[in-house]
Parts: sequence; C-alpha cells; structure tokens
Amino acid sequence: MQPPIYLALDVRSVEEAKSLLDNHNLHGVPVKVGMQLFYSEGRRIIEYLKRNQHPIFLDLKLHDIPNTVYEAMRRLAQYEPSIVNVHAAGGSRMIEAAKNGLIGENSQAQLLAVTQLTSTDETMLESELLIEKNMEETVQHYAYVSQQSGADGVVCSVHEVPSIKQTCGLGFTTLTPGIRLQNDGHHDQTRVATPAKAKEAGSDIIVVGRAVTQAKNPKQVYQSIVEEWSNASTTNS
Ligand SMILES: O=c1ccn([C@@H]2O[C@H](COP(=O)(O)O)[C@@H](O)[C@H]2O)c(=O)[nH]1
Repeated sequence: MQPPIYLALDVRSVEEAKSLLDNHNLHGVPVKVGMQLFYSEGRRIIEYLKRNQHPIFLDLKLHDIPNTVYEAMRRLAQYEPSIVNVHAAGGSRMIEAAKNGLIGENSQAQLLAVTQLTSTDETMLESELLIEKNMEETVQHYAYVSQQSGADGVVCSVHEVPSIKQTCGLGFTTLTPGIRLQNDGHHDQTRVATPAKAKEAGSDIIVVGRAVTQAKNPKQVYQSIVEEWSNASTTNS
C-alpha cells in the first residue's frame, strides 16, 4: 500500500511535472495539483497523471457563494480526484453545497476543508483576520463546523491534529501540509512539523513540496520522508 504522502507538484507545466516524476523515478506516487499547475494546464495535467496511475489531490481551495461552489465541484468531480477541498471560512452552506456537488456526480473524492493556512501564525490571526480565539481553538471550531456540514476531514497544521481528533473523532481525516525535515528552512510556512511528528500527532495524510522538489536528489529525500513516516508510531489506533 502507498504511504499517505502527497507530493505537491508546484511546477509550471506538464513537461516540468513529467521530468520531476520520470527523472526521479517517482512513478505512481500520490500527487497534489494546486492552483499554479491546474490554472496553466487544466485537463492536460490531470489526464497525464491519471494515465500514469497517480492518485490526485486537487488542491484548488474553493471559496465562493454556495451555488458557485456546487457547480464548480460538479465540474471538478469529473476529473476523478481522490481529494478535493474548499476553505472552511466559506461557511456551512458552502461546504454542504460542495458535498452535494460531489454527490451529484457520484464522486468518491474526499472533501476536505482548509481551516487556517499553515502560513498563518497567531499574530496574523489576531491582527489581520481579527479572530480573537487562539489558533488551536479556531481550527478546532472550523473542523467541527466542517464535519457538521458534510466534510470528510480538514487541512490543518500538525499542531492542531490532536485537538481535532478529540473533537471530531479518529475517523475524521486530517491532512497536514507544512512538512519539513529537521533543520530544513521553513520558506513561507509558519506552522511546520517533521514527518515523524505528523504521524505521532495522528495526522492521516501529509503533503510534501519544496523539501522534495527543490532537493538535489528529490527521490532520495522523498524516500527518507517515507521512511521517517513509516518508522514513526501513530496515536490513531
Ligand atoms: O494550509 C495549507 C494548505 C495548502 N498548502 C499547500 O501545500 C503545499 C506545501 O508546499 P511546501 O513546499 O511543502 O511548503 C503547497 O502546494 C501549498 O499550496 C499549504 O502549504 N498549507
């Protein structure tokens, strides 16, 4: 079975994605397609990845009025992704609409809601977003509302996983980006953790991007992340 580790394909074109995956022998690994690649390549990248048996997380973080999200989700479902997402800040009616869009297409995709981006820190939460609760309480509440609205899980940082599992149950998926190996730079991320910490906290799925894609030897780094994840023990049992 594949480890639940999605590689963020934050590249500009199908050709770049293909050379990353082919040159480094990353055949069939689960991949995340975000705004950069989807907005430039659309259907072409999805068809390429499906032909090559990559499970796809379509990370487009929909956030709009319920009717628009419903219609958009119906279109995205046709790409047969394994995971899609919306921003939890869109509210319960928007999340329900996203779920209904997937149901309308008999989609098997998991619907996740982004709680607070892993680039956001406590200061930004308070001074820019004017959220008075701390990060953990805010994310926990967004997770609860998302679950009540039909989401299958959330996108959050590793730090909030234990409280989400306590509130929403072990079966509610937590997907955590912001993964860095010990001593790696954080780039624009603020709430980061290692693959081992993610597993120990109870995270179900991790996303790894620049730690792998910007490495001299992407395959070797991807493999070390897989090993670190596999050797760590989880609290989810
Ligand atoms: O809260 C979020 C939601 C999504 N992301 C995405 O994950 C990857 C992380 O890339 P790194 O290079 O490992 O930092 C990226 O595609 C983001 O769009 C996130 O980081 N945080």
